[in-house]
Amino acid sequence: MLPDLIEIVPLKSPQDSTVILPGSKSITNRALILAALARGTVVLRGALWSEDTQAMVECLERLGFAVQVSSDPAEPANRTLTVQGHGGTIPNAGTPAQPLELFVENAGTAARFLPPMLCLGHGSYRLSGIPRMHERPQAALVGALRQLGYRIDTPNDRLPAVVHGTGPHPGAACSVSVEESSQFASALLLSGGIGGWQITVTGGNEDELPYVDMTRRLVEDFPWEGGTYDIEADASGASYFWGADWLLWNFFDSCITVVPTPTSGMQADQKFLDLMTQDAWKPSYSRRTDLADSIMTAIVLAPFAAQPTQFTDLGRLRVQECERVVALRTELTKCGARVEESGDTLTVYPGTLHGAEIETYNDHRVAMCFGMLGVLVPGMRLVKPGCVRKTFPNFFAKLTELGAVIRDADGAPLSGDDLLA
Ligand SMILES: O=C(O)C1=C[C@@H](OP(=O)(O)O)[C@@H](O)[C@H](O)C1
Ligand SMILES: C=C(OP(=O)(O)O)C(=O)O
Repeated sequence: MLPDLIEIVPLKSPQDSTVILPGSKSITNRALILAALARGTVVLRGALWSEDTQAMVECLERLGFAVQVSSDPAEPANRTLTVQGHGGTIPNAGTPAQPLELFVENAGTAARFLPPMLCLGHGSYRLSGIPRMHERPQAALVGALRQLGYRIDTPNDRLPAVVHGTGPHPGAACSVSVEESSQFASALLLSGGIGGWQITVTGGNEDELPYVDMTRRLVEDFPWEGGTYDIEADASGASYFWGADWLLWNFFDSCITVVPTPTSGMQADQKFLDLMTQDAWKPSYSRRTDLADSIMTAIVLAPFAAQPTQFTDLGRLRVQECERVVALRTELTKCGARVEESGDTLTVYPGTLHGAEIETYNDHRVAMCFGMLGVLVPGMRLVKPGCVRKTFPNFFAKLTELGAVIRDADGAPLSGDDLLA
């Protein structure tokens, strides 16, 4: 287990290395919902095994779906998951007086993808998560499910919420806004085929909805009658190693190879790799149209760019694992960067960084962004780095494979299980 404070000691000399990526969180949690709804047994290969996906598996098990978990020899943070689909029915349910309890931790995908699926059941289900998940938006999803004719009890349109399932409502229609999160639309689309729902997505142009396109593609390609589905490696997780390669290459001429390379085009963060090729850095990136979660990786790399960089449309980042815009500005500034916040835009200026004690705000991506900088910037210390368990439990073990050393508060180097979240 990772201790509550670690320091990353940068690489001393150039070293070529290969990093194996775990599976995509977004694809794994979509595939788990679809597998449960499928009409046969579905084997998910290369599925991510992290807090977010374990939360989803535990919810499915409580709902009565059998999920067999076996190790994946290719990657310790992956599993092969064999799910017994029930053809659109939900085996277990509670009553209005005693709903079946489901706990989603801080997994946005579980908190959003499960409610429409629970509407397909017959009975009552209470969804809750950690306190931050109870602050994160759910209103547009709750509103859409009510339009479809389902009863959802929540005093403030957030979690905890009780969903009362009454089975498919063929022909029912709803419109859902993706303003606060695109996961609302994905959630409805995953269960909408079985529910018989007509779904209209509002609040985003076609080129602004890569995660909704991902959902549509999975629904289309999924083995609904049973079979095998391979989960692609995580492009958002890859960004930290593509970024480390860019940082180190500028100084050392060393090379990090990241495998397997996500190439399906399903993950918007696949595009992050293009930024990392020589002279490709642009003066401006939008969270809506350019990058997804990897925009955070780009923000912390921006002090190393040749010119100031603007990061726009960051509004949604304020309601995710933490208030990410403020977190990134605060922690980057601590490291000596010049960062300006104006509306939902951050402007980051070129400059030299130094190490600092970084708050991670229980946000895996804050921990991974500054962990990545630690391969080059001396003195980078991270408070509570274990939050990487949300999507990348062996992230720091992989960082040591690049040649970085991770030390505890007493300066002792960590190895083996001590590097795992
Ligand atoms: O659909 C998904 O799998 C995701 C959608 C994005 O969230 P928003 O749509 O809330 O921006 C992203 O940040 C999250 O990590 C995963
Ligand atoms: C926003 C994220 O997660 P989620 O919304 O799935 O909890 C993320 O992984 O950066």
